[in-house]
Amino acid sequence: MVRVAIAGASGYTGFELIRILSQHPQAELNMITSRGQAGQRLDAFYPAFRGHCSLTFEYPDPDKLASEADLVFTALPHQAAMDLVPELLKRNLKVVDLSADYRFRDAGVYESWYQKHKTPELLPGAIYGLPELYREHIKTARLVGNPGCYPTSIILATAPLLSKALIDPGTLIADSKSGVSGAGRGASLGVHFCEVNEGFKAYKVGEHRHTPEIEQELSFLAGQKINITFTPHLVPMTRGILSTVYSSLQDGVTPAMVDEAFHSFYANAPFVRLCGSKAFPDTLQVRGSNYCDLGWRVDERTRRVVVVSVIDNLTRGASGQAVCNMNLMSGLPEESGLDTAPWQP
Ligand SMILES: NC(=O)C1=CN([C@@H]2O[C@H](COP(=O)(O)OP(=O)(O)OC[C@H]3O[C@@H](n4cnc5c(N)ncnc54)[C@H](OP(=O)(O)O)[C@@H]3O)[C@@H](O)[C@H]2O)C=CC1
Ligand SMILES: CC(=O)N[C@@H](CCC(=O)OP(=O)(O)O)C(=O)O
Repeated sequence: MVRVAIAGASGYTGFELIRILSQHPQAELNMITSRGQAGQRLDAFYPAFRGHCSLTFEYPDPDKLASEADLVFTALPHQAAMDLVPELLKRNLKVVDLSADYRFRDAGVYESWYQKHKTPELLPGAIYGLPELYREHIKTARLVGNPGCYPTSIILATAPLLSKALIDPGTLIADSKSGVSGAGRGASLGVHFCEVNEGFKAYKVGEHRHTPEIEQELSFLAGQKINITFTPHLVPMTRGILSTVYSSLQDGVTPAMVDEAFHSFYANAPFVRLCGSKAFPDTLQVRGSNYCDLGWRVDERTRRVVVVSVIDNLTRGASGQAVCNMNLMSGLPEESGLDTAPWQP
């Protein structure tokens, strides 16, 4: 059994971690933290857990976390994570951090989009937690920077095309739509029911902080610096992300070559399901699961390939992927605790 704890368990990704871990056959969830809810029983705060988890929220004390767990999920906002993560590593704990604080190889890039990094010396040892790209590195990692939700959907849609050099990397455009839970549980005007219901809007156009994260990984795959046009949208649904990714094909690339690239790249990826070149996935078909479903089409008229990628932002885009990383870091099967069918409808 892997002994685990969650710091920041009262938020949405914390809830999703508890949901998955309380049914995981090889994980023992021993401690959950929240500053605001310390002393409160989980099943009083989230009645959904009645009969499933009898833990009480505690204050995020690193010594207590070290006595209760071998691995800690930090489901905290950016900046708060980099205060706690170094304390956990000093106490010999493994960490899967759900914030952006340990996703970047270059502290300068992080600092130009977020804020000053307090522990840049930890970045070279942190592994970007996308199993389809870094499975072997994750297995020996002590610190994993769990990917952002939009980057997960976009990188998985693009990786086969870039790794086989089938597209012109300068032509990438990603148009993404997210459910409102992507903004977390903290109330703000932008996610107020009346501001979101029955509407559909683009936001942070040309300036979303997931842009450099996507570019970091796509540049690594392509072996050259890539810039992408990324436009996020907010849609009035609770969970899910759908990304449509466009790029121009290199001369001579055929639809069969595109099909082959997807099938060979994901031949051993249990959480990527290929819908093929004529079927396009829906966010409902991955809801509550760790799957990323992909559909694509070559448009011969424009010589572009269009890829549609869907994930559940709270599961594959955050907590499911984090548990997958825990499995790999702990020598467990990648699918352990995650091999459940989605919830559709
Ligand atoms: N929502 C999503 O779809 C995704 C979220 N993420 C990332 O995961 C992390 C958690 O997100 P989410 O669960 O949505 O966020 P929430 O706002 O829903 O929850 C945040 C949690 O962190 C705790 N917290 C807040 N501020 C601090 C602080 N300064 N120090 C310590 N604890 C703090 C909160 O409890 P308390 O204040 O009581 O301590 C709460 O438990 C974030 O970094 C987010 O960017 C990544 C991918 C997708
Ligand atoms: C709908 C919505 O607001 N989504 C969030 C997604 C960010 C997120 O949760 O990811 P990080 O961990 O990288 O911050 C946003 O656009 O900021």
